[in-house]
Amino acid sequence: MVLDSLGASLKSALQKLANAGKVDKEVIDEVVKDIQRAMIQADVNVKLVMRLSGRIRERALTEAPPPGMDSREHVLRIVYAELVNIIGKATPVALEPQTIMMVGLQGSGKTTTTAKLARYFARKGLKPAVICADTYRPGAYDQLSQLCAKLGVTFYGERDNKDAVAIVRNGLRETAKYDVRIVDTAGRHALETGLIKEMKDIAALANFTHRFLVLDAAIGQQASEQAKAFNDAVGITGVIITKLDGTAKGGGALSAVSDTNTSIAFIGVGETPEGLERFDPDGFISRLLGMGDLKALVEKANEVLSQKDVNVEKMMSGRFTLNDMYAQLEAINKMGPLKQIMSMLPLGGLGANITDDVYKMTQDKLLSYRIIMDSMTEAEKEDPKLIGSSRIMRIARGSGRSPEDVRELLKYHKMMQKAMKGMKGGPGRANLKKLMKQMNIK
Ligand SMILES: Nc1nc2c(ncn2[C@@H]2O[C@H](COP(=O)(O)OP(=O)(O)OP(=O)(O)O)[C@@H](O)[C@H]2O)c(=O)[nH]1
Repeated sequence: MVLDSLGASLKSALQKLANAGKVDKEVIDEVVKDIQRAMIQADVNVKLVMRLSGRIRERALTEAPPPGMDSREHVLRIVYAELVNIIGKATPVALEPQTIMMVGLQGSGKTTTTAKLARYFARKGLKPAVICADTYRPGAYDQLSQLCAKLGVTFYGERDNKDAVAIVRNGLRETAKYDVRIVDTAGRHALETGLIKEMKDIAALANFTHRFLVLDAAIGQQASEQAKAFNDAVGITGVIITKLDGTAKGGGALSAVSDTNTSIAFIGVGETPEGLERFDPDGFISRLLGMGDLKALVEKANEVLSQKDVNVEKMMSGRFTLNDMYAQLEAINKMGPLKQIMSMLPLGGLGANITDDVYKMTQDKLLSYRIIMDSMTEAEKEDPKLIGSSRIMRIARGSGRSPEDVRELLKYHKMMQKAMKGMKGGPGRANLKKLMKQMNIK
């Protein structure tokens, strides 16, 4: 993933700075060269790399550190500030009624992102509706209507109508009462004139607050050309870069944003509906440099914790009951894959060695666990060690599940408990404490 590999090479460049006996011209030149290499490997446009590294070098050599800051910190801050500067400010997205048009190439992740975006606004308390104007790709209608159904988002589409412009006109009328209306247009190759005309006609139907271009992070150097074509056709107000979790080459898309003078509104960091984040240049670069994006994590955690009482302190104390496990699984389920959350933590993470399997938990499994737990006594849930084979048989009978299902739940609990113990006293405990404080977890 771009954050991993670009981040790792940038970190190793900065490590040189940290290890150097003194920060002189030679060290700065070496660090700047490493940064250039790292960015070019991540597919960042060469011109952009040169501009960036030129600025870093010049400032590092000519500006004196402010009082109280040593020259190492000073150079690190310059690198940080220039990286933030080059990706620019995030596209402002107001939390108020608006219309949004989504455009992008086929397979860029447009349809998935449309649903994610609807979820984003719904979570912020606005009422979203989605309009499917993709009459081009067979299956687009079903894909989007199913995604919306899963999220409980209103969907408008006309399965057998091939006239995308008419569908959007009808759709906007039918959804007039909704706060945020998002139109998903057909994916296209930038040079297909028919589809470009359709996109322009749709754009002319309403005064869209946003016309978001969805760009696949893996697209590489062609990104700029495509972004320009879309910008010329409908005037892009912001870019959403998808699949940043799955590529080492996000630099092409980042360069396109800089080349077309637009900005990034959101980033896609996973396939699930939760895998969308508001773009935050500071947070993004902090994460890249291994400083951890606490802001994104805190925002995400707050969303979940406001609904669910997860007692982290109790869990960390080693008292990890079945009830705790259930509450935690439900919360994690809401937060999205744990891996994604871990990647937001400061360098070093929590010091826990948690495999993906431990957290791969489906809604069905949760329900099944709930049913099994309903047949346990409170004492058993608080202290699962009490549950021997005869109790397993009783619980299985009571819940209508097999004894294997009950054993699986108990095994799972043991695994989780072990993972929790791994966290306890690990190198990241102080980090976690700090995090909990920030997140208001008592
Ligand atoms: N890993 C990852 N996958 C993503 C992300 N966003 C979208 N995808 C996946 O990318 C694939 C293509 O996404 P779609 O939404 O179907 O693509 P599309 O751009 O709507 O396609 P057209 O309708 O043909 O234009 C799907 O398998 C998505 O699950 C992301 O942020 N991360």
